[in-house]
Amino acid sequence: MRSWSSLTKKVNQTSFVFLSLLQYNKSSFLQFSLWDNMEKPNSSSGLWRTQSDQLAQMSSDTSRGGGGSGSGGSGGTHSRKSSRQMVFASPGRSGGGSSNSKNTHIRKTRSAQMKFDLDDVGSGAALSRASSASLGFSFSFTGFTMPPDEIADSRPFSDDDIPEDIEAGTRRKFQTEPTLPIYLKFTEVTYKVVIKGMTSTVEKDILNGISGAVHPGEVLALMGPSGSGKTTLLSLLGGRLTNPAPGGSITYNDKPYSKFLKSRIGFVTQDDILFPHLTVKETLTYAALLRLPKKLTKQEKEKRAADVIRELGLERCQDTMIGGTFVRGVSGGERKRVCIGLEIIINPSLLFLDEPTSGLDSTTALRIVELLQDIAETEKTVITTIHQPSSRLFHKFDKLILLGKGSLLYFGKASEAMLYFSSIGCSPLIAMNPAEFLLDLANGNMNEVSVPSELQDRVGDSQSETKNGKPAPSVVHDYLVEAYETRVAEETKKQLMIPATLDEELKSNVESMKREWGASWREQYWILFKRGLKERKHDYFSWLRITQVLVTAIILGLLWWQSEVHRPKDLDNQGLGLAIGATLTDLKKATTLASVTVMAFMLAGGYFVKDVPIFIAWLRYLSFNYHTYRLLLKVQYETISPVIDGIKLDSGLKEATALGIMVFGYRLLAYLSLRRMKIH
Ligand SMILES: Nc1ncnc2c1ncn2[C@@H]1O[C@H](COP(=O)(O)OP(=O)(O)OP(=O)(O)O)[C@@H](O)[C@H]1O
Repeated sequence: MRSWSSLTKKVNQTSFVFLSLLQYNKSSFLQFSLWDNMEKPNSSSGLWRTQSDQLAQMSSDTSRGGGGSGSGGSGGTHSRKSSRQMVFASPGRSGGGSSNSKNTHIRKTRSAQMKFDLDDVGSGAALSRASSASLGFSFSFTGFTMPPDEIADSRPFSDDDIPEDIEAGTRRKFQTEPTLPIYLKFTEVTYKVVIKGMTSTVEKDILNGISGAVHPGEVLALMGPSGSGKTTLLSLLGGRLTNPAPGGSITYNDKPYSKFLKSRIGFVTQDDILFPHLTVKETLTYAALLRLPKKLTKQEKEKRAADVIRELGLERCQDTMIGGTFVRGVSGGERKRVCIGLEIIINPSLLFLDEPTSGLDSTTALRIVELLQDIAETEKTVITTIHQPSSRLFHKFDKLILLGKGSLLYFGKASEAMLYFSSIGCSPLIAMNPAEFLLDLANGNMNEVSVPSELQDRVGDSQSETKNGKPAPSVVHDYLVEAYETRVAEETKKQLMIPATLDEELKSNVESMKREWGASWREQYWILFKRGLKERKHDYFSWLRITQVLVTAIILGLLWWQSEVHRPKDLDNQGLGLAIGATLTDLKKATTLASVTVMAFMLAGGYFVKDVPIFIAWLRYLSFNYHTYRLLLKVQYETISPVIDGIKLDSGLKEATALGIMVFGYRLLAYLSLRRMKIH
């Protein structure tokens, strides 16, 4: 009997972990570390203008007086540009006015940026000039307002009525408070990874000397074939890829990346991470509550979420669930807009997007890019990767970087890319979408493309030639890289080396503004708890799940048979066992074995854990779970068990029943709380 008792005791301990796997899972808690990047409002102001802008201005004055945006041929883009002015203003002031000294709002017309002299295309000089002139949480947000007449004018859009919106020009205006304008410059950026094989170690070049720059108010597109390095470059510019360290230089207002910048960067990843059972409004509201500065009231934060919904034209679907694999939800375009909303809600200075249009039809994709334009117009610097844009969409970008096998094939105005490639002898032989043409080139595909004599000369043997007599892709790639290096790259680099004439305050704010935390630890826990309940209510309260829990509880209860659980010490042990089990469960659905291993590493001093905030959040969670389970077990043994003891049942069954009631009670309580809580 004794050995049976000790056996059941051991099994009990194992069952703690197993039981906890079944009943407690709050992986959302993990996100503490993701939401902790608030920063104080910036108090920057001032003058900001690059020398290269000045050079470009001179060039425009002395050449054909091509008047800013008028030089190019892409009407849509340029007319937008010419009308758009960049205003760098201090927070708390509207972007419209102008005044003197430090808080002066300096308007800089787009024409002050690079000018491109079409006559010089052939020489490459203009290209050089052109190329040369030209990415939690901090925010000086105090609320967003939209004049009533504008609200009336602007109809909400959905993926169904996009063309009408575009034709009617009823695009929303983003009326955000000014953020710190950030000029992003990168020169000679290289990135290598070491690939360790079974027998050898190989170094792989991912990026080879990429240079470029993007101003506030501009949208820079990163294009290139799959595997050309777009995401890598985007991650490097966004400060997300630091190991191994990249080569070259990446500066933000002429300052290197600092931790303070994290709060100024919005990063929309390729894979949407959204809670399927939350509505659009709930998703954005929780984000606002978690990420906006503490100084804002709950109402102000909710208003901000409502403003973002309106700005993104999501009113019609605001009460629709996001949806997922098994749940029908919002459309792809709306989903993408929600992702963008999650980032712009904090009013970032730099917005990075990884393929925001992938999987969308061309009209929806166009609407997304227009949205990016609108966002950029509020002095944000927008950088996006793009796969296969339509020609309409292509012309919406201000600047373009074309990558091929990690090398730079073009950097400059998107509208002038075709001119550049025709200047090096590569033109489409049939009417073609420029983006398609550029991607063909970057892939080394010369079908339907004129072959320059210099390239033709390199063709001779079967290695350098395709079956139809066109140059082989590798030969084309080398030619394009060389052409860019010899005709444009040097000048571009020289221009980029000229330090930008930025207001000192703008520079210093990039690396010194203190972070402001969005919500206190307790607030975060409460918000996440409510969000977790809301997201999981469908899961928690399904009859299948409740039956499953009750049956499992009865089976597990049998394992408690004759275990000495009434002693305080054993109660502590059970509480701790359940707590560790629940905490381990949250390791992103890792298997128990993997979880135990990771936990062991964590307990071994956090040495192997890179992200310390996650580690700390886990310890807090463990502590919370311990106290919760201890309380629940106490309730079970002190309140439920004595009642059941009066019933004539086998003791194992009693334990099981007690457990079942406890679990059911827990769920009922959660359900009632949900009904009572007004979660918006
Ligand atoms: N850590 C890494 N280790 C090994 N190879 C890597 C690593 N990171 C990137 N690469 C390789 O570098 C190349 C560029 O990757 P990247 O994801 O930047 O390309 P991409 O242009 O964004 O592609 P896609 O359009 O398909 O998303 C790919 O060949 C990829 O396999």
